[in-house]
Amino acid sequence: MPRNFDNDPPLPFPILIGDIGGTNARFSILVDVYAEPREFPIVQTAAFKTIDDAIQQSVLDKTSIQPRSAILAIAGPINGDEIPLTNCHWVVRPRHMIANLGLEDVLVVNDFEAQALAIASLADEHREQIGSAADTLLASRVVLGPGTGLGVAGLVHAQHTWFPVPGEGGHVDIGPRTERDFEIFPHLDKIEDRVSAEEVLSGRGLLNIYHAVCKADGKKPKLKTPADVSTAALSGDDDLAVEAVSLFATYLGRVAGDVALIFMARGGVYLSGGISQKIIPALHKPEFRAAFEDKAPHTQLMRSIPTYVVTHPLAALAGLAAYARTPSSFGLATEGRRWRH
Ligand SMILES: Nc1ncnc2c1ncn2[C@@H]1O[C@H](COP(=O)(O)OP(=O)(O)OP(=O)(O)O)[C@@H](O)[C@H]1O
Repeated sequence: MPRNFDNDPPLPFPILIGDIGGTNARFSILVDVYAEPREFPIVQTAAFKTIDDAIQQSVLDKTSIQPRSAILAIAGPINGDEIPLTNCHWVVRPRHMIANLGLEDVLVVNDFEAQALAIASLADEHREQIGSAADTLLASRVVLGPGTGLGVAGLVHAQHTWFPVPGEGGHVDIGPRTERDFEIFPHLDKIEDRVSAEEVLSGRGLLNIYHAVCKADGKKPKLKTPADVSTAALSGDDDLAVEAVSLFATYLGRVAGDVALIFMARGGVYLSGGISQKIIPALHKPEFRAAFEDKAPHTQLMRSIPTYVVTHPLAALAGLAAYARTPSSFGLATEGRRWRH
């Protein structure tokens, strides 16, 4: 039987749900356990001085529903009563929110924990399969999201319960493997002399690979942004961009395979973040799955693990809503991250 591991009472409805990124913040309200979440237009974090202003003006002023509690996913570590966000000037102050926004109960979680909650129950229409491995097992899963950075989380399935495991998996090392890698890697930008996964598997990472390919071939880089590189690659207009995206897919497969091995993620690997959805045709080419499966002595195991791109436009919100509805299905740790009136 599912059980509530820390004996916390569920958050009281209506529940305000928020996914706060570096650039955008997305909010919805879950009125009760059965209703579909009521969504609000996405807001730019730069347009509001504080998160409380954003919630007041873009949510509370637009509805007669007064949320009693809130669950917020943020990019950054959650320590203490003042939580600064990574890549954004907002500071989350749950005690202020309780005092100023009429809330009784505020829970703050990590953004990739929310992605992990989401992949527990994504419908087929909200995921695109890469490769053909069958989705037959209710077993642990992992999510990797290349975007501004590289977020990674596990979703361990045990005791009929999903346990999200956020971590800093985006900062693992990645090394050269093929002959071409050995030509490219010396030209990659490094962080303190090492190539971390995020240095290649993020927006700036894609640009990093593109520049390294140009340098390795003695060519002058013409493309300026990660979107320029993926667009030129998908249209086939620029050979250097085509190779950069092909290497991106290879490195993503390599790291995704490593994370799958660590978590024994027989239940599947999910790709989220701003970039995966934009390069789906490149992920369907052989490189991604080939690198993913290339894990001797576990090639057979890797062939059996399904891989997906998350296509849900608001996956983190959906994950938080799933938790808010049935917290007992999830072993979400709330110690030090929940504030009550
Ligand atoms: N078409 C594209 N191809 C490749 N990279 C892209 C494309 N569009 C955006 N990017 C890159 O994706 C990154 C942004 O990713 P993402 O949207 O996941 O960011 P985020 O910080 O999580 O966003 P948010 O603040 O909205 O939560 C940036 O580095 C951007 O340059």
